[in-house]
Parts: sequence; structure tokens; C-alpha cells
Amino acid sequence: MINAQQLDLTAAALAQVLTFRQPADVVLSAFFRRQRKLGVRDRQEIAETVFATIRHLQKIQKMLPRPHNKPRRAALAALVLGRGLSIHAVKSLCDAEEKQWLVELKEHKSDFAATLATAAELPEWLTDCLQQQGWDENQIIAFGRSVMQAAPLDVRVNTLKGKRDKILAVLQAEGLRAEATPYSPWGIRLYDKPALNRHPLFLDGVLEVQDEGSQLLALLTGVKRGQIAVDFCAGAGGKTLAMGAMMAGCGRLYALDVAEKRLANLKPRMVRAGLTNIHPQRIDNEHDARIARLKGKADCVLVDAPCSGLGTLRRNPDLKYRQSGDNVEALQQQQRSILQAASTLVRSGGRLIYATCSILEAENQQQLNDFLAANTGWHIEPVQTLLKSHALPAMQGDYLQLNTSEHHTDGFFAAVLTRIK
Ligand SMILES: C[S@@+](CC[C@H](N)C(=O)[O-])C[C@H]1O[C@@H](n2cnc3c(N)ncnc32)[C@H](O)[C@@H]1O
Repeated sequence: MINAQQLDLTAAALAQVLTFRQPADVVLSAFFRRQRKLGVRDRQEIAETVFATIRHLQKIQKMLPRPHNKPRRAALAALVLGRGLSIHAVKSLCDAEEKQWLVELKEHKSDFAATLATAAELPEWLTDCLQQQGWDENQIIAFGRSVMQAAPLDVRVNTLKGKRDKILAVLQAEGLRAEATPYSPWGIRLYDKPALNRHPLFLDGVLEVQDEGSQLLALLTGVKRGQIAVDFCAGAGGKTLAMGAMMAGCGRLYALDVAEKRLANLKPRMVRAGLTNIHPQRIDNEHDARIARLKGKADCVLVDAPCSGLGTLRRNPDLKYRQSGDNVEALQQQQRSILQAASTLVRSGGRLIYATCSILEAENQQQLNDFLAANTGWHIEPVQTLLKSHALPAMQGDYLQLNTSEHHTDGFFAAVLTRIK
């Protein structure tokens, strides 16, 4: 149970977080760096209450229109709405006005359930987008609620270093609540969130943290040993490492990105994973002359495009307040340009995989349709056919579309195209 000092500090952190000028985790890390004396338990209470506030912000905002100006009230509301505390339990932390305000907040329960934005805990710009792409209210509410749950910890077994069944047995024998992921053949789901970065299986490169959905995207590339592959937007290499393992360390895998810092994070991970065939390369942009030598050479190119990230709201609930329709339009232009440039690297008969961690058609199907309208000589490979030998969620259409409410992964989209000339 949170104490008075922790509540005051939560309010101080919320005054910054709720402006949404920066990612919540960045603001919170900087806040904790300034509060050196705080213990682990203090940090946990503050962080949990900050994230509960963001997760329940639609309801809180209904009663408190500018919550960053009244962050103590926002935090108290989060304790009651998000952290399951009764008003009685928090009454020693409140003055009389605050207590009365909490009572009124609770009285609005049925209003909250009757309005789409508060029932789904999604801002109106996003519920509008989802409705425009044909989602009905029940789907939107189911999605919104599914992303209010914290994500479990999914890890991928590096097939160069271990077999999933054996590793799963080791983790279970250590008393961890662990089970095989339902769809990815390499995945293990952990429910207790152990500090994995000190675990010998992590330090030895047997395990990597990776959401099951992200594992499935790598699986979909179908990349094989000895091939030439490109991960065009590799970031810190989540999918690069999985592709490297699929290639059994043979062939060449280029990990490209514009962000030096992210690629730098890939390097120790490659070493841990025992992969020597990955070539990280920073590029200035998608037209960088340094990649011209790969034109028409790659067997497989993955474009895990920069996107709104709206499929990852379980981990980054503040994104729904930091994104907007205008932002999505700017991202669409970037995605179009990257996909176009990356496609030129694919050899005849090779594969191009376009993926995002977004649930918006504007970033997904629409990009694919635009690409196919502007480019001839490409064929869509239905995802169900590609992955028929693997367990895969039932899915309509040719694309992989993962949604937290149905598949318990982050939301992902992926399409596979083959170059036919
Ligand atoms: C969705 S993230 C990739 C995540 C990564 N694939 C993983 O699995 O961890 C998108 C990445 O695209 C990179 N990016 C943005 N613009 C780019 C460009 N023009 N060319 C290549 N990469 C770009 C960003 O720096 C970011 O790392």
C-alpha cells in the first residue's frame, strides 16, 4: 500500500508525465535519477501508480479535465480505479475534499461504462480511426481492455544454443511459472517477471526477451542458412537475432538502421547469441548510397517499419496520448518511402516482408495496397500458406494480423511479397 511520501512523489512525477511531451518511461527514469534516496519498493509504488493513472486517464479526465495540474487527485483516482484500493483504504492519505471527490468519481461508474472512450480507455481520435476501419464498439472495447493488462514476459529460445522443451523444463524446475507460447515454436511465456538479465540462460545467449508476435514476424521471413538477408529497420535487433538463428549463423544478414544508438545495443546481443554472420550498418536514410551494392541481391528483406506503435499499448500506454492522426500521416509517408527503397534490394524470386506493430489499416493494408498499385512484379504470399507447418492463429485474409485481445501478443501486422521479376 502506497504511503503519503510515495503519493506526493507520484504526484510530482505525474505533473510531468501527463503533459505527454516525452515518453512516460523516459520521464520516470529521469525522475528516479534525481531522487537517489528512493528504495526499490518506493520506485515500484510510484511507477505502478503512474502507469495506472495513464491506463485510466479517460475516466480520470472526465472528472478532472487538466489532470497534470491536479496530479495528486489523478494519482488518488488511479489508486482506486486502477490499483483496486477502496476509498476506505486510501482515506488516511486524503483530505476531506479529496475523499469527497473520490466518492463522486466512483458514482460515475455507469457513465464510464456507457461511453466508448471511457469504456475502452482509448482517446477519441483513436476510437474514431478504429471505427472508420470497420471495428464495432465491442471490438474496440475488447481491444482497449486487453491493452490495459500488463504484458507477460515472453522470451525466445536461441535454437543455436538450446531446445525449447529442455529450457522450459529448466525454468519450471527453478519454480518459475513458465509455459510454451501457443504459436511461436521458440517462445516461452513467463508470468512472474524474474530479473532475467542476471539469469545464466540469458547471459549465455540461450534466451532473448521477445514478444511472441515479434517472434512470429521473424518466422514469417522464412530466411534460410546461407542466404543474403536484410533487416532494413533493425533497431536493437530483436528480429535480426531471431533471423540470424534461423540462418544457423550461415550466410549474410545486414542489420540496417538510422539510429546508431539502437544498433549499438544489437552488438552485445549478437555476441551473446553466438551469431557471427550479422553485419550492423548505420545508414543516413533509406536512400543511403552504402546499400546500393545490395540492390537486387537479397533473398529476403524485412521492413519492420517505424510506426505509431499502437499495437504495444500494454507496454507503452502513453503512446495513445502521444500519437495523433497527424502523426500517423507523417509516419505513413516515411513508411512508403522506406518500403519502396527496401524493395529494390530484393532479388528476383526473393521475399519482401512489410511489418508494423500498429493496428491501424492506414499503416498496414493501405501501405501494401499503395505499394502494389505503384509497383508491378510482386505477388502476395498468403501468410496461412507460408506458416502451414506451424501453429498459427486463425486469420482472415492474406496477412498476419495479431491483436492483443485475441492472441495475447502485441498487435502486429505483416505481409509477405515475392518478387516475380
Ligand atoms: C519498429 S522499429 C524496429 C524494431 C526492430 N526491428 C526490433 O525488432 O527490435 C523501427 C526502426 O526503424 C528505424 N528507422 C527509422 N527510419 C529509418 C530509415 N529511413 N531507414 C532505416 N531504418 C529506419 C528506427 O530507428 C527504428 O529503430
